[in-house]
Amino acid sequence: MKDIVVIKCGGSTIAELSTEFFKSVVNMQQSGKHPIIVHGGGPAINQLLQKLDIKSEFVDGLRKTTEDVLDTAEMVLCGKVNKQVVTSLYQAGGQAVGLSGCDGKLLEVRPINEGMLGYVGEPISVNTSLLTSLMDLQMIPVIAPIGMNNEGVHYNVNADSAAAAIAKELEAEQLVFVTDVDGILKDGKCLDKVTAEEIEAYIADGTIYGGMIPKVKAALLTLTDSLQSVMIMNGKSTNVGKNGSVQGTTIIKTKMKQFVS
Ligand SMILES: Nc1ncnc2c1ncn2[C@@H]1O[C@H](COP(=O)(O)OP(=O)(O)O)[C@@H](O)[C@H]1O
Ligand SMILES: CC(=O)N[C@@H](CCC(=O)OP(=O)(O)O)C(=O)O
Repeated sequence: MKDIVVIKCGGSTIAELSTEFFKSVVNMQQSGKHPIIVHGGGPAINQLLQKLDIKSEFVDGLRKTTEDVLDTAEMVLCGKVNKQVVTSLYQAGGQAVGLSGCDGKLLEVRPINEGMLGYVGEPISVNTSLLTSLMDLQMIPVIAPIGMNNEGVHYNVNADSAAAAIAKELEAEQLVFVTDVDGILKDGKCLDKVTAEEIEAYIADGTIYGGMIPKVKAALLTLTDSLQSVMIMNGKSTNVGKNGSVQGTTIIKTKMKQFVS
């Protein structure tokens, strides 16, 4: 849908997001757009896992999730981080509703590879009417990336893939990944634009690794006719959603051909 802007706030930056950042989301809504926030919380999950002495490891940016890890992730994402984001939007003058992917069957998921990753799910459907109803009420949906299968089993979902699925199903106008780096870096420089082909090469040669992998993979899955580019930007920037003035990396399907008349 035109005017929907899905903003994924990474756990890497969420504790440092400024009041101005949240005000820019509220201003975006007041100017007639419909922002939706999907948040992560990897570092906060790590902290509690450490306190509880529960081990976890990552495979290509995805956390192997045992039952204990799932319980911890759900407590942190749905209990703590989600309500912090709702509160920050309230303090910035907005009205927000916090949900996880289990509420109203917002995110139906299936396991990616139960043997290798345990309770890690990938989205297969999104309850878009729940989100549009909230937006019609001028509420900003704030979504924690825990999903459920059709039998009610909960799964840990990478927040980048949750944001991408939501943007795709809603045919959003923009998808923005807010993280702790300026964009995709190569040899220390932030790339202005990258194509799908370049991304494949950068993953293969190790330029893109770790937590950037789920982000770029999610971005590529989302690129459609309605959503022609995906932005990766730094949470230190305070002007999310203002086209043209935001610094970061734009991911596009393929480089525009130059036509000569
Ligand atoms: N080419 C790259 N450019 C920038 N960051 C990269 C790149 N490859 C890997 N990364 C890593 O990806 C991280 C961002 O992903 P992640 O830590 O999962 O953040 P978030 O919590 O915001 O999703 C960066 O901090 C950086 O360490
Ligand atoms: C399956 C999986 O990896 N889930 C993530 C969910 C949180 C997340 O994605 O947080 P970031 O945005 O900070 O990366 C995790 O457990 O860390």
